[in-house]
Amino acid sequence: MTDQIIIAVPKGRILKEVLPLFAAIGIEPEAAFRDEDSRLLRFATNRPDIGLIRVRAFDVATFVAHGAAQLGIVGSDVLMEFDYSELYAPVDLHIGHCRISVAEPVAMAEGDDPREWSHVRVATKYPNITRRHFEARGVQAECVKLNGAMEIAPVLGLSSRIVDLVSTGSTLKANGLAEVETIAEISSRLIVNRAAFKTRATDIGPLVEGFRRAVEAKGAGRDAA
Ligand SMILES: Nc1ncnc2c1ncn2[C@@H]1O[C@H](COP(=O)(O)OP(=O)(O)OP(=O)(O)O)[C@@H](O)[C@H]1O
Ligand SMILES: O=P(O)(O)OC[C@H]1O[C@H](OP(=O)(O)OP(=O)(O)O)[C@H](O)[C@@H]1O
Repeated sequence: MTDQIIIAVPKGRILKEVLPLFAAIGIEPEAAFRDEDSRLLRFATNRPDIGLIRVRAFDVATFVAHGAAQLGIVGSDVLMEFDYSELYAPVDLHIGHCRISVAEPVAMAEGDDPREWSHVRVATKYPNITRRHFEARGVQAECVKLNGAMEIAPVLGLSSRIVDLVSTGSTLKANGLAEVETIAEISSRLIVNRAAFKTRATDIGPLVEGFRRAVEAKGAGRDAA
C-alpha cells in the first residue's frame, strides 16, 4: 500500500520503550518487529494504514526529513546534531533519558577546570553538537568522528577527551573516564515531516494526539504510584 503512514523507529535500546506507547494508542506491530534477530526492515501492524520501519537511530531523522517516512521516534541528541528544518518534533516521549557530556581520563579530571580550556581534541559521534558547545565560549574543538566506542579513544591517544551519551555512567567508569561537563539532557521525541503534516493532516494529526495522550497518561500513572 503506497499511502500507508510509515513510522520510523530506531533499533536497539529505544525499541523496548516504544512498544508500550504503541500499545497505548492501539498500534500492534507484527511479531517480527520485537525480534532483534529478524532481518526484516519493514513491518505491518494491526492497522493496514500504518507500517513501521526499523532503522539506525541517526537514519530515523533522515528518512523522516526526506519524507520517506512520515513520522519517527528519535533521541533529541540526533535532532541537535542535524538540525533538520524539515522536521517538526511536537511530543517529548519521555523515554530514552540520558545526557550528552564531555568526559576525560579520571587522572586528568582531578583539578581540571573546563573554563580554562582554549583548544580541545575530542572523539565523538556528535561533531556539530561538540563544536557548537565549545564555540559558544570561544574554545576551538578539533573533532575526530567515531560511530561508537568513543570511550576507548583517550587511553589509545586518539583524543584526550570525548563527547558521548551517558546514562548510568558505568561505561565511562569501566574505561577510566570521568564526566567533566554536561552539554544537554536527552530524551526521545516524536518527529513528523512538516510537509506531510500539512498535506496529510487528517491521518497524522490523530496519531500525534494519540502519542501526546499516551505520554500524559503514562506520566499521570507514574505520579499516582
Ligand atoms: N545509555 C543510554 N541511555 C538512554 N538512552 C540512550 C543511551 N544511549 C543512547 N540512548 C538513546 O538511544 C539512541 C540510540 O542509541 P545508540 O546510538 O547508542 O544506539 P545504537 O543502536 O548504537 O545506534 P547505531 O547502531 O545507529 O549507532 C540515542 O540516539 C539516544 O537518544
Ligand atoms: O552511562 P551508561 O549507562 O553506561 O550508557 C552510556 C553508553 O550507552 C551508549 O552506548 P550503547 O550501549 O547504546 O552502545 P553503542 O556504543 O553501540 O552506541 C553510549 O554511547 C554509551 O557508550
